[in-house]
Amino acid sequence: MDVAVVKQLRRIRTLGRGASGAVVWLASDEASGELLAVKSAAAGGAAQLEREGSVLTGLCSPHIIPCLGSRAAECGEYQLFLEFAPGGSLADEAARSGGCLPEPAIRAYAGDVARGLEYLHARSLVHGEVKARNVVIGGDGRARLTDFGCARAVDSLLPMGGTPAFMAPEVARGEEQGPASDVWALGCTVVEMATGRAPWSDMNDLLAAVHRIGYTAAVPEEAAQRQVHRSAALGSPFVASAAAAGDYKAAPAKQQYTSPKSTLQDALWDSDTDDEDADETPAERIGALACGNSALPDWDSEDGWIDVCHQVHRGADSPPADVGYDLVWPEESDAEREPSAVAADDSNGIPRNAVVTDSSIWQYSL
Ligand SMILES: Nc1ncnc2c1ncn2[C@@H]1O[C@H](COP(=O)(O)OP(=O)(O)OP(=O)(O)O)[C@@H](O)[C@H]1O
Repeated sequence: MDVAVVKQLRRIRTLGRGASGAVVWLASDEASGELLAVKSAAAGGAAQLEREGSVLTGLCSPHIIPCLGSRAAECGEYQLFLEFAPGGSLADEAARSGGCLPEPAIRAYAGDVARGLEYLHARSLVHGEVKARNVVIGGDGRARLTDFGCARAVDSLLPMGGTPAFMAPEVARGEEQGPASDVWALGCTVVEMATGRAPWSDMNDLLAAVHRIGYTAAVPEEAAQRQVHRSAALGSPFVASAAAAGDYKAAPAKQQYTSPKSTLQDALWDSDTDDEDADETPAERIGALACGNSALPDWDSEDGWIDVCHQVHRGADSPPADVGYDLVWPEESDAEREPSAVAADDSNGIPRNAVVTDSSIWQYSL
């Protein structure tokens, strides 16, 4: 019987890390050299990541990061396998450009995000956390939406969430989170690209900022100047010109690791976890809106440099099954992670035609 190892992935290093505990790794396929991003959550965040994967799996747009598969590991950990975006996030790109991006680049990236949102909204989905850190630049130089941890159906009864500084007024007030809220956040992202800072970063009290968003007519100054109109992103003068002009084409990013950097201000979020002593204050309710995964990653961590063994053994017979996209994660040298196979159509774990050994996965040809 033919036996074939489908893919052996080698973990290279950390690309990003969220407050929820999710970590995004760069990994390479040993055989082809193909690079992948692996978003991984421990047991506590596994359900949220699985939900994120189920949203992403149904999407297909050049402006949304493709999900290539997923797997649930024995220890309760969950992993999403994503197309690697070698340009990193828009926040990384702004940092590389000295803190902010030139206007042609902002127009082009905003146009890409607007098209991604248009695609989502046409499917009655809301991203829920548009910001520079959640938009990555693909190998073709175009921007793609990522991080669907706060994504929701338009009519969802799930709690609203997102990153406070990017919240639209109706989200800050806890009223609704719809397509217009994403467009507001796109405007905030334009501010971020233009200034290198999140909107409202002049305010050092998070809850005061969210109260200002929700209960005053204030708008981020740059967004107003750039006329990013929340009710019609692609129709707005600023973004429409990006869509039509073609005045900027980002250089295709090389298929290589790009060191992530932060230009955002951690201090803005310091009060996010502060306890409020009053039971039913607006501030408390506003504070509860923040998604658990909305804080900034720890870019300074030394984690992620892990050598991976790729010892393999031949397996025994196993019944065949229909399996789509399969990946194999070999056992790591630190023995922290169990090896297993990944199938896009079997998010619960090992494909039925796979054989697990102590150190690898073998899979029968179908
Ligand atoms: N496909 C990818 N290719 C390259 N880098 C990526 C990819 N996906 C994510 N990253 C990097 O990892 C970072 C974190 O990813 P993501 O936002 O999905 O994680 P998260 O845990 O939900 O973080 P948070 O919610 O705090 O933004 C991104 O800002 C980006 O720098």
